[in-house]
Amino acid sequence: MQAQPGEGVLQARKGSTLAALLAQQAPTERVEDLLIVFAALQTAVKKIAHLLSRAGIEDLFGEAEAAAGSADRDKAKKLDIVANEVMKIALEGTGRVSLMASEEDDDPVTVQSACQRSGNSYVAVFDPLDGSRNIDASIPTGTIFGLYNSDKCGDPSDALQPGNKVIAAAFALYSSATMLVVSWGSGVHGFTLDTTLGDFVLTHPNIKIPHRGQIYSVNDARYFDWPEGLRRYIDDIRQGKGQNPKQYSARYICSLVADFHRTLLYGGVAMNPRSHLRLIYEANPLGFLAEQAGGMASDGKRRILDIQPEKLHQRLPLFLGSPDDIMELESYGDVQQIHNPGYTV
Ligand SMILES: O=P(O)(O)OC[C@H]1O[C@](O)(COP(=O)(O)O)[C@@H](O)[C@@H]1O
Repeated sequence: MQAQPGEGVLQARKGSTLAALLAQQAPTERVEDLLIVFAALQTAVKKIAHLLSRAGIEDLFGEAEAAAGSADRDKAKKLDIVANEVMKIALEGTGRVSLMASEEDDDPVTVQSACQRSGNSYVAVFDPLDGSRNIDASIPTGTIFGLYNSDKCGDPSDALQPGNKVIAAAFALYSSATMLVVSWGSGVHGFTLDTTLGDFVLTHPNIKIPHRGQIYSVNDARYFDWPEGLRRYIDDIRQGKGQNPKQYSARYICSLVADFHRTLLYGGVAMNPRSHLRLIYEANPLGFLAEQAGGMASDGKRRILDIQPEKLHQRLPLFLGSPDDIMELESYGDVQQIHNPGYTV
């Protein structure tokens, strides 16, 4: 019988370090590699958390000087650029990551040195700073990270793997506490940065999303641009006329990581129905984590992890959450917002 996510995690004791849990749970053939990659990720997250906490003091708020943006990418903030460098320096230094695909780079970056050594190499995909429009108001932001085996060491097409090939994923949440929520295929575990120790300690072992929640998370100023099915769904759950006879509450931080983290813990559904969020480095890592926690990730019609990416910065509608809520939402049929005028706020 195949192991289920979260099985074999009896040793996941609160207070453990990330390295200790990873060493117990990760597949033997890649435990050493994962230890090195996750050590680098932890260092990068600590640096980004530190930079965020000093952004107002160090003049790191606002847009980057040459913030060009493109049809595929939004205009970058100063901290988007800095966080991207922090991530790339950390991952390059592992010697294990041969390809890095980031929201902040037009193309994937090849690391030749990782291809020259013998042994496994990996593709890292990441959004270094998600929710960056919130930075200047000190509202929670996050980092999203996914890891794949590399089949074609350093070849940019290696970044176009479907989410069902993810071998590990994580997000960092920069909020009242800095958290790192991870999965290497043995369930989902949440670590909190203990600033007195400078280390991430296990505070949320084996996170399971509730089967159903009572919270929906969406930018509902867009209500009049939504399709009929999505309007009906939201109208129903607001009034307690959905499958759950309770009235739902709304929460929307407008930081995908923060909205997803709350949904993991409390249940319900976090969504962006327009084609805005990115498949490769946002939807796939979070979709992997959602499923590892017993939840679902959908574009409104299909399982996110089964979508074959066609280009690096591909966007899509995204619905993440409790299985009963996502299945109910999908049953309304017409939930993807096709009309997307490109909102400036
Ligand atoms: O404008 P919308 O449709 O509410 O989208 C907001 C979403 O965009 C994001 O800010 C992602 O965009 P960035 O990756 O460019 O920061 C999410 O964090 C948030 O959930």
